[in-house]
Amino acid sequence: MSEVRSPVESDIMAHYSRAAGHIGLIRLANPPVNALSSAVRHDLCRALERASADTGAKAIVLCGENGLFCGGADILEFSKKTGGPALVPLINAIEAGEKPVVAAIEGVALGGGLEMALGCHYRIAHCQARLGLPEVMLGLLPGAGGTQRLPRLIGFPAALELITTGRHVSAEEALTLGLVDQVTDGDVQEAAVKFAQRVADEPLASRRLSTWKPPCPADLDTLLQGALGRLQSRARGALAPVACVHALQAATLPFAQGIEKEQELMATLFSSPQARAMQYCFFSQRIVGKWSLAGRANWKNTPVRTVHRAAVVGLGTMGRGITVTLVRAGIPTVAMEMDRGQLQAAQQAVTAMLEREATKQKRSLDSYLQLVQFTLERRHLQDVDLVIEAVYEDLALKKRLFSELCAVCRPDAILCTNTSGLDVDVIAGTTRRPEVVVGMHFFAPAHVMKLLEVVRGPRSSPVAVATVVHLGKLLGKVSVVVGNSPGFVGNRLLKPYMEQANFLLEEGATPEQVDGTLEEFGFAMGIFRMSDLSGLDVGWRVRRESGLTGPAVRPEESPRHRLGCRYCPLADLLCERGRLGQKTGQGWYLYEGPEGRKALPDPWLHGFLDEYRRQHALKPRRIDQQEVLERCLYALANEGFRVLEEGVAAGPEDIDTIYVLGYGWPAHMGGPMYHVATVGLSAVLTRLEHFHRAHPDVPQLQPSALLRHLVAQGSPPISKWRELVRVQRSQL
Ligand SMILES: CC/C=C\C/C=C/C(=O)SCCNC(=O)CCNC(=O)[C@H](O)C(C)(C)COP(=O)(O)OP(=O)(O)OC[C@H]1O[C@@H](n2cnc3c(N)ncnc32)[C@H](O)[C@@H]1OP(=O)(O)O
Repeated sequence: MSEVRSPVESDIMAHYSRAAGHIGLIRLANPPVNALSSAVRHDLCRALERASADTGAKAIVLCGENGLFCGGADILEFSKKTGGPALVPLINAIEAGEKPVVAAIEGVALGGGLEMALGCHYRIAHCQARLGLPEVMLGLLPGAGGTQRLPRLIGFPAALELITTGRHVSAEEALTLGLVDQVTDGDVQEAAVKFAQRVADEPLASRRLSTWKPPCPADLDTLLQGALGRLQSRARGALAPVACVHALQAATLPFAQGIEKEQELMATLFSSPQARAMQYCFFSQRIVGKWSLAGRANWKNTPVRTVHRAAVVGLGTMGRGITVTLVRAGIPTVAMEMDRGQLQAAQQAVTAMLEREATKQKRSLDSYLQLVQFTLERRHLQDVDLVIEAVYEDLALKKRLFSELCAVCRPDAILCTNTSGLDVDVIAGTTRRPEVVVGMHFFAPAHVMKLLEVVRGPRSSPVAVATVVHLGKLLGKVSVVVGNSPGFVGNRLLKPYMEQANFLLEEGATPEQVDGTLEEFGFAMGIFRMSDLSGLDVGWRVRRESGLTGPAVRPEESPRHRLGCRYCPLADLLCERGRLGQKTGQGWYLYEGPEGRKALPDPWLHGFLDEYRRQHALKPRRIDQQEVLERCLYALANEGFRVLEEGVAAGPEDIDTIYVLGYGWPAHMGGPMYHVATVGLSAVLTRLEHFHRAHPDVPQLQPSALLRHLVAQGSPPISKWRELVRVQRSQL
């Protein structure tokens, strides 16, 4: 493309130049994602003025530098007072201009970026581009006209789905939806310039979305009410999705009135604590990617090995999900089992999962199946770059397997274990190459959940860690590097949380009451419903192995105490009765038969709790919601401080990311560490002291040294904790 570029200063963030054929070209230049900062908006206004005044330009192409159109408003500026022209009038001005503007979209057009493209008269996308309005993920709504222009362009049902989920769509889907006018696999700017030349003399009036009559389907109210109901039960207490629906409802009004409503709703969200929490989550998920280890190695200076071929060993539920995740990312995968029957069952299940994936991605099933080799034979592991072990959670079995893997795999192959809490270093110790062993803790269902705990054993090499983190990114996961502590970070913090919930039952609460309170707080699922879903036998096995229950318990030990600390045997008693949760149709709740999903209050369980309390002379008392929340959540966060103190996690952002992405902590509440920071560390310390006085035999309620230290330091903001804990010992 020949281009006459006017001289520009290097710090200008929206350049104006002229492309061939009387086309003006505006390029956004604000790396890394061309976010619409106040400086960009300022320069964009100037560039638009130049373009409309340029008599040699009949039409304008708007594009971004560095292969990316625009990642939206500058999120970093949300917490600052900034000037510059506002986005809504700027987009209105683009739309109202006399010359056609064509958005040339490559990379991404997200949030304000897509809203700006909706203000343009035409949109052309590169076939690899992704488009979306993800503001809801930041506790906001598309407040630059997006809630008003999008339904006018693609209709209410599609706009509702895109805006309330924040989902990105591919260029192909965008074309089908009518969101873009053309998709190209060539140079998008060249295609846009040619397109602009073609439409330069076309009338513009019909291309201004704000002038389109709002589409008003007959069943709109039902559609919106249905969405509200679903959103309120899915993201309890979250304001943004509800505000998105209300803003969309206003798209039935004349455009100016709709925009007014959108701005009003946006203003409320913009200053809300929920938006701050969700933006904290956004940045936390980026901070955790910048890992560093106890030596000098870090995310920037450590080389990564390419994983050309991977293997999954053990094809139970987790192994199958991991296989699908690898194949979906285009990585040839050996899927290995030890037992022929298991292998056949796994092959069927994985094929069915890939079939669903192929339908969703509009790809052929074969394109996936040709990437996976199902086998019983160890020799097929000889040429893989990385193995993920996903066998039963049994240390002896894993140890045996790793010593075999070490013998059969290439010396440089990275050996990962998907253990959810066993000692990675003990497993590594069975190999001759402990440096290549890393924990790769996926969360169920592995092909859905975005979290990956990358466990660095004391002997894992930086290259092995870097390779696993990088692989996690390729798999679409957010990797959090954690130290090798029992239960790592996620499951370690779960223990005091569960214990408090169990103690509350002893003291008079019911599972429904505890879960109801947690769900009202925003958890997708209360702790008892979650335990029923995962299976009560998982924790039972761990407790038996660690001698907390079962034959190893000394006869003189009281049923409600272990090693001088309070212990609640309720979950063990349910397991002994075969009540293992959803899979057996009974657990903390009653289900409509085995595998039934709806948790119903169980009169038997209530009677069982009464009887248990009588037996142990426990006088039930009325427990209010605040106590449920404080005991469960502060005990969890208190363990979080211990994890930081011990250097098992690098910062509060790591813990919060793990809880939001892996344990259903509501993103609009930021995460456990963010929550206690918001409540106030001093208040949390006082409550923990109070609870510990009332329950001196519960060490988890004893405030951690780090919490005390932070309070003594005047409770610094959460953004400073990382620096403060870095000076302590790191296990990373
Ligand atoms: C006043 C409001 C008026 C109107 C409403 C409009 C609201 C909005 O537009 S809100 C913003 C909506 N946009 C988004 O939510 C997009 C967020 N970004 C992403 O999803 C991704 O970053 C990406 C897909 C754009 C790129 O992904 P990837 O290549 O994996 O890179 P990273 O995610 O690691 O990001 C790199 C780097 O860029 C920073 N960054 C990304 N987006 C923004 C942004 N919109 N504003 C400011 N900074 C952004 C990100 O934090 C990374 O920074 P570091 O390298 O320092 O970590």
